[in-house]
Amino acid sequence: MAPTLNVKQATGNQSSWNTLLPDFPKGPLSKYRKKASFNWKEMAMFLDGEDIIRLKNRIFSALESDPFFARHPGEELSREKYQELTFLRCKRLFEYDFLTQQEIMENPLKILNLVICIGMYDWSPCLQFFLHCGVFGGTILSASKRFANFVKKIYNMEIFGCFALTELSHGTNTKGIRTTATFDHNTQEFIINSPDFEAAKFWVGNMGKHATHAIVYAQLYTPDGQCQGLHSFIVQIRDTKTLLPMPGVMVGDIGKKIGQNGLDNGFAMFHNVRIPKENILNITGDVSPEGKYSSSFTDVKERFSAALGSLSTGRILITAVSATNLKLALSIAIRFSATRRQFGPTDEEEIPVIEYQTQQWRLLPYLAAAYALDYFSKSLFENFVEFYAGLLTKQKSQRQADLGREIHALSAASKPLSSWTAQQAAQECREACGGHGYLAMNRLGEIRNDNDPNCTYEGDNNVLLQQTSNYLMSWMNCIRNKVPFESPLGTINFLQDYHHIIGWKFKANSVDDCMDSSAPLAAYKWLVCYLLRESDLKLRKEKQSGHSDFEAKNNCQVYFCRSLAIAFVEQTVLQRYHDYTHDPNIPSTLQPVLKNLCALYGLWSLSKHLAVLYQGGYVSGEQAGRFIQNAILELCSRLKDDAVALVDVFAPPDFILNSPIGKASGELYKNMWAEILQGNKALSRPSWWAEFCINKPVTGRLSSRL
Ligand SMILES: CCCCCCCCCCCCCCCC(=O)SCCNC(=O)CCNC(=O)[C@H](O)C(C)(C)COP(=O)(O)OP(=O)(O)OC[C@H]1O[C@@H](n2cnc3c(N)ncnc32)[C@H](O)[C@@H]1OP(=O)(O)O
Ligand SMILES: Cc1cc2nc3c(=O)[nH]c(=O)nc-3n(C[C@H](O)[C@H](O)[C@H](O)COP(=O)(O)OP(=O)(O)OC[C@H]3O[C@@H](n4cnc5c(N)ncnc54)[C@H](O)[C@@H]3O)c2cc1C
Repeated sequence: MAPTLNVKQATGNQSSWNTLLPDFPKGPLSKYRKKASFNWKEMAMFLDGEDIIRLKNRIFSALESDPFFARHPGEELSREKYQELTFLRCKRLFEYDFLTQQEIMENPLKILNLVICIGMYDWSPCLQFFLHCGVFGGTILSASKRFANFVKKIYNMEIFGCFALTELSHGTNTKGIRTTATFDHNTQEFIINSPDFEAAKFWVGNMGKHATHAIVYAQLYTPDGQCQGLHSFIVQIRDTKTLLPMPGVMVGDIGKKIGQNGLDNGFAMFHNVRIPKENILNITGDVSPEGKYSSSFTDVKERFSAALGSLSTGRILITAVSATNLKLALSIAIRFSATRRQFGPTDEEEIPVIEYQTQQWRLLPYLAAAYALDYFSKSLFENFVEFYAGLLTKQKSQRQADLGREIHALSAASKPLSSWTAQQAAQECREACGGHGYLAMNRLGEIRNDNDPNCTYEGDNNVLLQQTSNYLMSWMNCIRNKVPFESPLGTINFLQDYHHIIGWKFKANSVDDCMDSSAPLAAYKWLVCYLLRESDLKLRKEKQSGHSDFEAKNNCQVYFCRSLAIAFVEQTVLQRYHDYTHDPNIPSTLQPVLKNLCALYGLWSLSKHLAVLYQGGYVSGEQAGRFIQNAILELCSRLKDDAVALVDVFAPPDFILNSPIGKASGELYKNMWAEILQGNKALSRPSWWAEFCINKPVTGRLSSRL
């Protein structure tokens, strides 16, 4: 499948690059910048294009000159203050209104870049804003024209929204949601109820303190007592003038989290809350004034899929959000590693820690992953735009349905891949910066903790992977019976060659043979076919041995279906990035480094599956594994001198990155020292000084006298 993002030519010339992308200050990083094999400005212009760079500059400079977004080094905000500040910042985002509808229509990638830019500053205001405009607003927008009035109120902040699916006792298992919406045809209203506190809506972003309206998922009951399944409803939870709860609603904040504490996550219980009939989001079904249920989906399963369709948007966005965290963490760790010196070949000369093979091997594969996942998330977003356009125009074609299934399968695995990669990278980057990585001011802890829920929300990673493996396994009948098949995005088309691919063997005879991404790509195609075969065999065996479908599926996850979903998505990411980096239109000045990144990403990801590659007989002998390992090390060493320039391409301005050890000047110690001394209490005597100086303990006073 050809990449969906077109290879763009770098626009403008050296002087326009300089206007849009000013030089970095001279300093300790200059040495590595000079060593780079390519011009970082050309790369940035090539990857993003002039229009997106202008947008990024506009957003970054607006935030930097706005007092509401000022950084206050050394200041420790209480959670309440942080929530207040987050809300004030969110309001400013309304005032900036960075993108017009027209701009978004012309280039939908701009909305993704807006999310990324604001998130790079701080995820709390970013998520608050987009949960309201994107998740709440987007779901309502795609439901039906009858919500036009609501939509207006959303975008001028007359109301503030949240998305309430999860309950205290059910999250991933959406079929287990227990909130009810019972239609009362006498009053033409739905009555919303939480059967008990375990069915309270829980974890809902924006609900804790300020949301006035919620999209509430509930089991719909018609007057005949029939449960029609999961549907969503707009429910007012607070008064828009007082922010006090509406009658029958108990709403509150769930408390401090591990990260994202500017965001108020909340709970809500409903006691006979009446909402107008029109407030059902009639995406999958509706109720007539007499209380008769109707749906354009005759199949209950299809109706359920459609009811949860909007979750794919979040999963795609989270793929990009996580790739952004990867970039932030790497910008800090690589700049640090190029300036931090420890040990050296002689006592006189200490070398930057990036010169160590271990440091390169720990960081550079993540750098390659950042480039590959960034590309993938944007291309998947573009696929989604096509799907969303179909949704808005109420397309009912087979292609639209197939596209929805494929995007669901891809996003259900790309979210896990990207969020886990970022999570592991954030920790590795933290350790790669030694003790300084642990200092909160350097931001790696915040990045790690704010990234963490990406592994859980919008569906737990491990459970979501099952959706992808289910999708892949669903093609097994066609494969067995050699019936031709294809998908709208073509991501499973290679499986038509399954019977041929399953016989492939690793062909490399030297390290050189592994240096292009085509080598890991071929291995991945075999791996997916092999894991598909093994998972299918295992499932059939489990069923033959008398296990129920539920048990059989459950017993096939570890080493089988779970690995299959991961291998498939890694293969897909690699395939797209391979096609992109090998496009003949890539400028010759940039292609070598991009190809190295692609090969490194492919080999490094593949190396985690080496045991299975041996187990299944794709590779054999000691040499094959060594070739792969040596190729990884060779690529790390080739990329080492490009690493600083590669993070310069995506690192946001210092103000946004907000990490003294990650600043573009590379003046590691000066920057840290300055910030430490700005801490408002760094040099002051503690308020409790007398506890030491005056109130001395009487040693042994509390020891047992028995
Ligand atoms: C533009 C600006 C935007 C702004 C963007 C903001 C920024 C981005 C940051 C976000 C910030 C997040 C803030 C947290 C917001 C929450 O966290 S909201 C709560 C999210 N909750 C979840 O995601 C719940 C996770 N669980 C589920 O989605 C589903 O129940 C499961 C696990 C996928 C399926 O469970 P199940 O009961 O086993 O159902 P299952 O039999 O597998 O499914 C039935 C059928 O439906 C299909 N299906 C299920 N889901 C789907 C779907 N989504 N699509 C299509 N088909 C589906 C299945 O594939 C299956 O089809 P077949 O295989 O039978 O053909
Ligand atoms: C910061 C944050 C913000 C959130 N915001 C929102 C929001 O705005 N709106 C909203 O509705 N929700 C929100 N959520 C809730 C979120 O969507 C859920 O937490 C998520 O879907 C996971 O569900 P759960 O917590 O019930 O986990 P559980 O399903 O209870 O999972 C617990 C463990 O069991 C495992 N497990 C569960 N089922 C299976 C299975 N079938 N096979 C194997 N293992 C299984 C999981 O892998 C996991 O490790 C938020 C959560 C967080 C952390």
